[in-house]
Amino acid sequence: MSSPSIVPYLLPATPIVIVGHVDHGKSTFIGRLLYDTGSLPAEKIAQIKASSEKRGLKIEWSFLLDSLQIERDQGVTVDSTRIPFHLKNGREFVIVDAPGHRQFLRNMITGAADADAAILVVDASEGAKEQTRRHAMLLHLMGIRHVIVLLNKIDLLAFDEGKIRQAEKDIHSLLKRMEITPSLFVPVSARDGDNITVPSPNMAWYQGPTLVEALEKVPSPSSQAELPFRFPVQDVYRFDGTKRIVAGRLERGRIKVGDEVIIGVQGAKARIASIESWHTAPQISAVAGQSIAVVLEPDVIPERGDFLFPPQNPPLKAARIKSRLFWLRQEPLKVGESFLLRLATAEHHVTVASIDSVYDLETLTSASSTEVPPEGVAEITLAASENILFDAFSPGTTDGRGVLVDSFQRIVGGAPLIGPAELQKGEQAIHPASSIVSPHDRASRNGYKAGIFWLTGLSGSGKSTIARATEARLFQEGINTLLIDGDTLRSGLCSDLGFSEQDRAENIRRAAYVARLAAESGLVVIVSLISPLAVERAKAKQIGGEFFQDIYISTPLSVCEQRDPKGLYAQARSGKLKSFTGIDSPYEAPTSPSLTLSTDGHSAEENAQTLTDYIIGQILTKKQEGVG
Ligand SMILES: Nc1ncnc2c1ncn2[C@@H]1O[C@H](COP(=O)(O)OS(=O)(=O)O)[C@@H](OP(=O)(O)O)[C@H]1O
Ligand SMILES: Nc1ncnc2c1ncn2[C@@H]1O[C@H](COP(=O)(O)OP(=O)(O)O)[C@@H](O)[C@H]1O
Repeated sequence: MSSPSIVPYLLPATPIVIVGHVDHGKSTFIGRLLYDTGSLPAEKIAQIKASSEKRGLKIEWSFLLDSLQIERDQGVTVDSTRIPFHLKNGREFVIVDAPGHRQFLRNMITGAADADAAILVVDASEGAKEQTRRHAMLLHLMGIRHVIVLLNKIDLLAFDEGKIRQAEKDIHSLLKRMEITPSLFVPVSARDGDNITVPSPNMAWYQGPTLVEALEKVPSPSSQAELPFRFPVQDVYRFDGTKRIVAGRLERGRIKVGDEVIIGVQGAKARIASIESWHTAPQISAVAGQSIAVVLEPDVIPERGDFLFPPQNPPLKAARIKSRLFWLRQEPLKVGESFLLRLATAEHHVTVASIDSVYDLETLTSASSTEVPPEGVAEITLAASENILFDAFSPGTTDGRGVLVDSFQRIVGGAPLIGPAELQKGEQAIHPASSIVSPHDRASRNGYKAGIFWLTGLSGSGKSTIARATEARLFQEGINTLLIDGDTLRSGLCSDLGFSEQDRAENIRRAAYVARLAAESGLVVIVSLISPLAVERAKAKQIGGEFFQDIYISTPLSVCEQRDPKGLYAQARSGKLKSFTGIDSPYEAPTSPSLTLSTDGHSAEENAQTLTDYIIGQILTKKQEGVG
């Protein structure tokens, strides 16, 4: 009988990111490298030679990437952004090509690149350009530790030592500002092959490594097998009607039968009773990278998203987490927005508690800001309603590789987790728990999208009359609504407030938050508040976010005063009522509202019908656009 053996750990290929400013020779370099390392099939080489000749060119290596792209478009190759090659010594690499800024971010975020090494291609005759800086900064922010600078096109500098050394010095000082210390500089001519696999015959003065020798020095991916084990639970099955099987991929380390494990945040203890396999005999051990199924003893019940780890090496545990953010959404990110944080097999509800700093990829500086711009990079603090188990992000591993997902299941950003966030002095420990039911779920079931329709206008302009009549019509259409009226609000939630500028601002703020909560629970909210100042309405709009629309009830002051339904204008004119809007307190009409309703010359019924039609158009149009 053969004794059970320890499963060997096979080192994966080393992923290496290749970036560079447009026209600095990245594609030519990749083609040349694959050719010189013997990684191209003969027919591919013939194809490139033929298309080069056809255009009267010597040999144009950049055609290789074009042809891979075409094959990818046709579904022939799997992915032109991941190209395998190997060195003569057998060492394997995977090139992660990052054609543009957005693709670069996507590749890094979605885990296509679990790289810890990069080649930065710079045209030695041009020096660093805009994308050189941006890419270098992104490499730094991703934490990539091993950067080789490829000084390309040295033939254009006539292989001159002085000029090449100067180019190297310039790049060095640029990278130093980003705290990047390049591992090596290699001067090459990618087109002609100088210093790619063989030393250049044109520069006797150069004693440094060729590019291939530089690649040999790139550290192998850290051995995940030697780290404490991490086993995120993917699924739990019942087997034989009795045994419960916990399945998943062992992300790091080794486990063996008999090992003690801790399960999830609650910390229940168990032992590995067996390691099952579907097609082979049960194993006694498993190693990082394997998909396995284990039986626990006692039969505790973990859930998908739980995490198994050794008692002596637990992961970090925090409900507030500092994270770097690579933001992909086309709209800016603001504090208070909620997302799902996807982390291995787990999903946690998180809210952006603060935006701590935003990087400027042009000036290579960071500054505090209230929002993260589209495709920006920032440091943020995420707050969850429960503790999250995680390991701090480390490039080249799956540790801490968080991804933010919005309520429509779209990936909106990569969020490598840095560590627990300390509460700042004076900061409140708030961990908002957003609903599990998404706006999308509600819209699908209701058949319409929620919204906030904010009516602003002078006292007596007709806000309440129109709002009430509109609500009645929407109700008839089967639409659930909430009416928030100034007078009503002021008799309860806001009974502590008067009509000073400060009190009105507070009144509007409260109304906006109540409206937001109601809209988030799927209601169509009609707010009727004088809300006289543009600045306060802008704040309400920010609180209401995508739900918010402002509707101007336009009635001349003289008409309102003539109507004077509550006799308030008369009292204001006689001086009995102070700070009355339009008399001795300002009203700023909105300059570009979503809709204006003119009441002078239109009946209240007509206005209510116009508003009803508008609202229905908005909430149903949005549905047809793919919300519902
Ligand atoms: N000084 C003064 N100025 C304006 N309005 C006054 C004032 N005193 C009492 N009222 C009554 O309060 C209603 C307006 O409250 P709002 O909450 O809509 O006002 S605000 O948005 O906070 O400015 C307003 O209701 P509407 O007439 O429906 O607008 C009045 O009934
Ligand atoms: N087209 C109209 N739209 C709304 N109200 C109108 C219109 N024409 C006349 N009115 C009258 O104007 C008054 C408006 O009062 P109200 O709705 O309480 O205004 P607000 O809430 O803006 O203070 C009511 O008496 C209403 O009957």
